[in-house]
Amino acid sequence: MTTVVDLRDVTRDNAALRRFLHGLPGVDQVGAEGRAGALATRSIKTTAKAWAIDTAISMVDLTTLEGADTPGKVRSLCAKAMRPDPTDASVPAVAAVCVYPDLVETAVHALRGSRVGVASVATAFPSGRASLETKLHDVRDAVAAGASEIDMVIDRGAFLAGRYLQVFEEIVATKAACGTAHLKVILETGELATLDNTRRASWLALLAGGDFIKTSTGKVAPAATPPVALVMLEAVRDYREVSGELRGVKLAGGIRASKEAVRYLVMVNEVAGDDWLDPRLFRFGASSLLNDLLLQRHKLATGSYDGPDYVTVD
Ligand SMILES: O=C[C@H](O)COP(=O)(O)O
Repeated sequence: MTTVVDLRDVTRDNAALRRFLHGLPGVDQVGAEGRAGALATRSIKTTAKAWAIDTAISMVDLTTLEGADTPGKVRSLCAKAMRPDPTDASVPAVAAVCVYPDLVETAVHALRGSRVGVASVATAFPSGRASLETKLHDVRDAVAAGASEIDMVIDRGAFLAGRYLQVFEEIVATKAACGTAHLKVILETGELATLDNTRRASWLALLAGGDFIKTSTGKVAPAATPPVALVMLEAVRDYREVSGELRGVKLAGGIRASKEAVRYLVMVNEVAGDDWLDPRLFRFGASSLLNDLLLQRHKLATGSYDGPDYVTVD
């Protein structure tokens, strides 16, 4: 996509925004699935695999988003985030821990002195069904407790009804409420029905100032899928082309195996480019992926799997 557009102009009202979003090139569903499938068959050398596993570890937002979460569970998650393998100091720390707003303070305290960020879901996660005031209050609470990253959800009802300006303005307001915290905008692609909508929602979130676009809450299936990842990576690549700005992508929900993570890194490199092979621009939101990355890392180093208690079970 090479068209140069005045990005301020396209957000002046709902009609202009609609014209812009519906004027984006349509996604060829079969083509996207084919390209994603072809990228998944790439093989990589053992040395590249070792690098990819460590890079993937450094990109994990280690997540717990359960009603039953406790401060104790979050503290042990934070210990694991800083030192994923207590027996091996060469394993990198993860990028961030991701929790509900009421557990941000616990995480901030547990991670003090480390470089691991604290991400908080907010804006009436996961449904986003609340007034804007309630959503912004949620964000301000999390930021006041010390969150360095906010993972908001878009109003999918408004988006699907074509009220794009409303979604845009909510993201703008949320970004303002974040202050210096980074904003990840969850599109919940499993509810957007088509890849065309994923492309439109990606652009909408980027135009509104989201630092990252994120696939899913992890509460809706399907969550992150290769075709969705492809479309979102194309969006940040193309957005850079027209704006000169680098924005990130976070794939979240259902990513559990190292093999999947490594395939996604190949896709990141091929589609967006190697600037995105960096935790500042690419993340995996996952509750159990880290365990498999540790298992595969150990296998690669020793040639064998350890016993079942090699990785901790959360
Ligand atoms: O944002 C992260 C997701 O909620 C985690 O989903 P997961 O439990 O399927 O890994």
